[in-house]
Amino acid sequence: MYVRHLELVDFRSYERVNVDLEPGACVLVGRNGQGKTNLVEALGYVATLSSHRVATDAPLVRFGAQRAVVRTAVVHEARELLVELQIEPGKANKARLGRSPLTRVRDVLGALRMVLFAPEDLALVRGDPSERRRYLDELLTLRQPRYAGVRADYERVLKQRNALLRTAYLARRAGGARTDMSTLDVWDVHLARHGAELLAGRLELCAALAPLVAKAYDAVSAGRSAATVSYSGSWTDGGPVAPLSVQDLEERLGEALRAARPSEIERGVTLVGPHRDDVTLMLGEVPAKGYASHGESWSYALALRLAAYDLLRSDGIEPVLALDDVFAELDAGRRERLAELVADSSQTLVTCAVEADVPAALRGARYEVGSGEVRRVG
Ligand SMILES: Nc1ncnc2c1ncn2[C@@H]1O[C@H](COP(=O)(O)OP(=O)(O)OP(=O)(O)O)[C@@H](O)[C@H]1O
Repeated sequence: MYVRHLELVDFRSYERVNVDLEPGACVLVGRNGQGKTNLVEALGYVATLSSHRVATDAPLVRFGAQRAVVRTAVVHEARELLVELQIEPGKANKARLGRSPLTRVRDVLGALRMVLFAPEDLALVRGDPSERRRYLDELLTLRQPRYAGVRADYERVLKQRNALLRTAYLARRAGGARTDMSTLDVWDVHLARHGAELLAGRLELCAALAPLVAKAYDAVSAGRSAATVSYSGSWTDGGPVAPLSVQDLEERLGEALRAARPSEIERGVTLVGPHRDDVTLMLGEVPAKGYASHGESWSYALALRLAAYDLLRSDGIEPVLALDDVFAELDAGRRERLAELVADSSQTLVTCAVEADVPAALRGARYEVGSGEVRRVG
């Protein structure tokens, strides 16, 4: 798969820009703040329906404009698919695939499979559990778009369950009448059902990723400590969760909710479930978070992205790879090893301020980014 064309209208710093891209390596060079990341961010948004830099859509729309449009032509097995997204903060986004407008924007997921590695990925190792959950869920949805629906169902039930717990908590604090909690049982059933489905997907994914992360870490760090990845449940006190059937997971989650109920009523929030889980990243005998050096954390974050890339590849559809501003952060050895690992990719988009930082194996088509324009220069 590769992106043949990208058009942005009022996206970030761009009023309008059109870029023809090539299969293989494409290097986007430009001084700081010229809009290189904005280009790969737009493609990442098409792939995941979220930005790797911001949690809300407002910053994606050019100052003073009302909506942004991202149009892209994606080639897969000699067929070209046009994907269009309209981002309008405060309103529902709109999407088109080919000529057809989509009723549900999330049906665009899967049209572009892309793995983006960026400086923000250090948070995968050093940041909150939410960063690692997001990593898993985005990959899960890229591989199996139906999980976007599973997540949406889970989040809807969680929101409603939390609202009930919160109302009871506030009423109790205000010394008011006791809130009727009988509907909590119903929410528990739904939460356990959707939660178990999401969990099963995440556990399967984690098991598939673990050897690939170990292999990628070994390759980029040249055989220092081993990287081990495991899924930690919010109801197992952070302990690993064994892969179980959806039915068994539903039972476990139901039991955990029953056990946590007194504390949940006390605190007014749902304390167990996939929304509180984590992925434990170990380096040798110690957790990477809090112990790994800056360089090791970088290698770990890179290994997580490379493992995602490998896994998508093994599904039979070559994803697009984007390396945003990462070579400046890596030492010479890691640069070369990374280039070797991805040299045969169907398309790698590399952004950089200094072209000399990019290993020769990844210097393909060359583009200059500056003054709101992107020009092919080699
Ligand atoms: N919503 C927006 N409207 C207008 N301009 C924006 C908006 N969001 C970001 N920008 C501008 O986009 C530019 C940043 O673009 P980008 O992050 O792509 O730079 P870059 O070329 O990757 O830089 P660096 O090499 O420093 O990472 C900044 O000048 C910023 O002010």
